[in-house]
Amino acid sequence: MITCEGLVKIFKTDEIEVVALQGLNISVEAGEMMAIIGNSGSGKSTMLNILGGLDRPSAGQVRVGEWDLLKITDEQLVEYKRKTVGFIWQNNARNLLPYLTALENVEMPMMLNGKVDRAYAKQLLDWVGLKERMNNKLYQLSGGEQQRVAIAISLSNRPSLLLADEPTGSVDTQTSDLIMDIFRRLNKEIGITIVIVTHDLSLASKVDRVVAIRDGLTSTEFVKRNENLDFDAGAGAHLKGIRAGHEEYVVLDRAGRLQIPKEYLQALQITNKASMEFDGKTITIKAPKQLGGEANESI
Ligand SMILES: Nc1ncnc2c1ncn2[C@@H]1O[C@H](COP(=O)(O)OP(=O)(O)OP(=O)(O)O)[C@@H](O)[C@H]1O
Repeated sequence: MITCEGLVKIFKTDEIEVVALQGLNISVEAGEMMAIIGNSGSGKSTMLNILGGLDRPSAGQVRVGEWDLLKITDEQLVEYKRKTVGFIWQNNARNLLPYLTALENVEMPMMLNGKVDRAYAKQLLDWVGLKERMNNKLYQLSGGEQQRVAIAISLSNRPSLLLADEPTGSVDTQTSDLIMDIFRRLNKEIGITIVIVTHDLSLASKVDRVVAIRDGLTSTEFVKRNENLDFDAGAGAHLKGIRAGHEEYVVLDRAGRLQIPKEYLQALQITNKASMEFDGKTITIKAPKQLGGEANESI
């Protein structure tokens, strides 16, 4: 469904150039529900905005289904956004219309596209658990309920890909769980591909695969080991939480390049060079041999 190869995004302002994505590689299968994690500034939102057609890539390859997002024309981009992707942000509620009902809010994008399907709008509100509240005005709903209306809206044009940027960022844990359960249900029932960007590691247990981004590059991938395993990484928990339930892999690009975590490099005082050995089974990366002495620590 999604293939990014060597994806680069450079933001240029008068004084500075920021390389937000430095050649990112990522692929997502159709029907997958996965998360992208990374620290603030690692390039998560930039990537999602490119996939959502809200921003243009600078270089590299990025394909979503039949679309090549590097070559797509402005007109095609409008069609892509309308037909292929649904987008959810952290604070969607502010884009909703408070004096319309939940149902009218879901029907609004359908109306803009020239075809209102009331039965489907109702079905969507049922899927997000708001069947009983569909005739309430938006302002009569709680923040979490409004976020669920936003999920229904994002699906109103039957997209095949749902992109969610910190969808649980401003709700409590219970609502966060509910939203993740809704995503899972939608993923199973309508087969929609879901990509969630988050820095909340506790969401990792709810998805099939987690890809970690570091400094605009894909660094590590975690694939769920056991479908039924659930854990709560909790506030402040580190990758240890994900490791408990997922198999961890380092990601290589086509040319065989990999990103070594900064902390490993620092621990061995490796800066711009390392020595690498292969004994037929294991690849060992070591600090470069010092003149007159031998480094004996390895990664
Ligand atoms: N429009 C822009 N102009 C200039 N620089 C930008 C722009 N958008 C993002 N950046 C820069 O690109 C880098 C990646 O930003 P991005 O928002 O993708 O990170 P993120 O991982 O989503 O972070 P957060 O979790 O804080 O949202 C950052 O250094 C950011 O300052």
